[in-house]
Amino acid sequence: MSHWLVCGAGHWGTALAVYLAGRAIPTQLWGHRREHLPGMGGDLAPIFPGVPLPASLQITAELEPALTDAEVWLIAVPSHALRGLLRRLRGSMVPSPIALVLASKGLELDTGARLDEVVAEEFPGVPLLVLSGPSFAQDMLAGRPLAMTLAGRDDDIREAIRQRLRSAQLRLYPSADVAGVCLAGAIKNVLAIAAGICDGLGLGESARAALITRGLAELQRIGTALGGQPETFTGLAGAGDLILTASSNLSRNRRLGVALGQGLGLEAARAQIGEEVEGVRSSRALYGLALRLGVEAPISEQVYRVLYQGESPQRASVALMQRGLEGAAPIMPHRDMG
Ligand SMILES: NC(=O)c1ccc[n+]([C@@H]2O[C@H](COP(=O)([O-])OP(=O)(O)OC[C@H]3O[C@@H](n4cnc5c(N)ncnc54)[C@H](O)[C@@H]3O)[C@@H](O)[C@H]2O)c1
Ligand SMILES: O=P(O)(O)OC[C@H](O)CO
Repeated sequence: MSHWLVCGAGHWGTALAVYLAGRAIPTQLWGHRREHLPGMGGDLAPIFPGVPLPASLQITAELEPALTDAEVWLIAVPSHALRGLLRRLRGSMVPSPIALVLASKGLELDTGARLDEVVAEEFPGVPLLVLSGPSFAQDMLAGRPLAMTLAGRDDDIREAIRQRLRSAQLRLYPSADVAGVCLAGAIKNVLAIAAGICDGLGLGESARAALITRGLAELQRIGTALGGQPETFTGLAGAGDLILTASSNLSRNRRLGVALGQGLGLEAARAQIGEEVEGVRSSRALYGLALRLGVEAPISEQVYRVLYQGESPQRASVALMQRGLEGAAPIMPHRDMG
């Protein structure tokens, strides 16, 4: 019998696999390190200790057997592991899936490529869908309501997968803007680090609201320059995910920023969180892209300087407050306003 294969047994992959299994979709979850796999002791420890392992969910560290009869691949590995995983999947010589659903967020560090571009390079012709939007693994696992975007260029395949995935818990809005949805998920992580720094410095809730609003303008500016549609950045995958990540302490990106604002160094802050913080790598790639395109990206630039150039969070905040207004474009300018 065919099944869905979830690749990446961290928090997100595990939550997605539990969700799929709960929807009566035959599901296997693959993780690359046997010793880190959830579900080996009857519950989902070490990822979600105390949460029972669903009887119908198979968890494995063996990729090749899990690929046999896998009709959909759902990818939830960290962005830095994506290309390597895709090459491994390609090398396995199994038939291509009906669809590859990308649930990771980030940019490829060395190339600055969007993750959909990485998939297209490694698997040209495989129908790609991107699942993104405000969604903590913990909320999905707890059965709380989520609304997300499912992007894909093939209407029929996107609708077929949307029907399989949607439920009373998960509302899925279709989009054709694959590039924009990928970019939004990557850029919002960098902006969430900025919001965390702002709170770590104790600058107050008014400052955080201003940062999120200007962050949204920056997200839209960079995102459209890189090929996304403006409306994507004000939707769930853009504004929705930015608001969640910049304001909730469940966000690893935001928590890293808080730790930096409170005076911790980057490596100490990363170690304190102990999970993937995608915005750290994406910040480097994003800064390079913004420079190359000549796009005004003041918040992303200050995050980059704090992470990689030893800039102090205090000085970064002063720099944002005192910069000129030349590049400060409004959000979604009305056509008549020019
Ligand atoms: N956690 C969430 O709520 C959430 C929600 C939406 C999207 N995401 C995205 O999902 C992706 C994964 O995040 P996460 O929360 O699961 O991170 P995590 O830190 O919980 O887990 C990362 C997992 O990736 C595995 N891994 C590392 N290198 C690997 C490799 N080379 N091959 C295979 N697996 C490898 C690790 O063993 C670990 O299990 C990120 O891009 C993140 O932005 C996370
Ligand atoms: O914990 P974060 O900061 O990686 O955010 C998780 C998700 O991307 C939220 O939608």
